[in-house]
Amino acid sequence: MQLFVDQITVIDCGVLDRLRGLMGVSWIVDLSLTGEIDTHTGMIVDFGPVKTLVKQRLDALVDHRLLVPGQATGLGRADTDEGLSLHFHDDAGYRVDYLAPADAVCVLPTETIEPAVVAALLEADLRPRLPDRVSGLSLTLREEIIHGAEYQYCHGLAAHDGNCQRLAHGHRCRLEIEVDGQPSPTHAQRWSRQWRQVFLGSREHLIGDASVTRYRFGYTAEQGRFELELDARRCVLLDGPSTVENIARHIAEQLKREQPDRRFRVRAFEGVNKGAVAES
Ligand SMILES: Nc1nc2c(c(=O)[nH]1)N=C([C@H](O)[C@H](O)COP(=O)(O)OP(=O)(O)OP(=O)(O)O)CN2
Repeated sequence: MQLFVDQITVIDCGVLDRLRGLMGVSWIVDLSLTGEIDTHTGMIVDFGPVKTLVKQRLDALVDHRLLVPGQATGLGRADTDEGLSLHFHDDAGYRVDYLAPADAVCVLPTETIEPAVVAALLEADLRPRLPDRVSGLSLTLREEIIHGAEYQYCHGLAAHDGNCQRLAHGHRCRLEIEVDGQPSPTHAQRWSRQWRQVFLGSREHLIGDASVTRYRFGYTAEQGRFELELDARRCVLLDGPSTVENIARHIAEQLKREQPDRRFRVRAFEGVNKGAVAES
């Protein structure tokens, strides 16, 4: 007999990817369990505690972390007094440098980070924690199907009191834009192309002598010191924290500057099924 829980949670994290460098992803997680029915309760296991356990472990192990391919040739890493220091060269020649508390990173013993590899890691962690009645467990990590425009980014919210303060976590999101009350896929697709895979940094977190070609962002948050340096062409600078409210507002204001006579409504998502609306 099988039990399933579709979309038990969403993993929002950063990934160091050979082809795309620093990448933000949102993976929807589906759970499937096998086991025998208990004749007394009529259940294999109660959904409630299983959902709590799975979400807790996924949050602890991978959610809002930067997932790092530990066997990638382009990777260098060192433990320092301030945390884990990473250097990553992707195949296009771009370099990312990241300093963060060890808990903000998850290094996997692989050359690339694939959803199936992450699922296998999580399954191995969860199996011994489940009641004996459960004989099998499987997780599927999948991307949301987005028919229209989407954008993908990494960021960190220094003032967030949870794991969103981690500077290199990310999301993959829908984007909807209306112009004068009508959906405009053309406008949305333009932003989608511009923000295919970007780092959204707050101007106030730029540190050091930022050259024109590389930006370095840094702050000390509740969990420790975070610093990220990457190619300026892969960054967008925002005024204020890179919350989804400010992202929607940034897009709406930029559109208004370009076409002052038109009315815009921007519906920006942060990961799956949540976001903000800004009008200009
Ligand atoms: N009003 C806002 N609240 C939060 C924002 C935001 O932009 N505006 N952003 C964040 C973080 O960036 C975070 O990455 C959001 O991820 P989320 O999965 O929602 O956070 P949780 O893990 O706490 O939620 P779960 O339901 O447990 O997945 C936070 N808040």
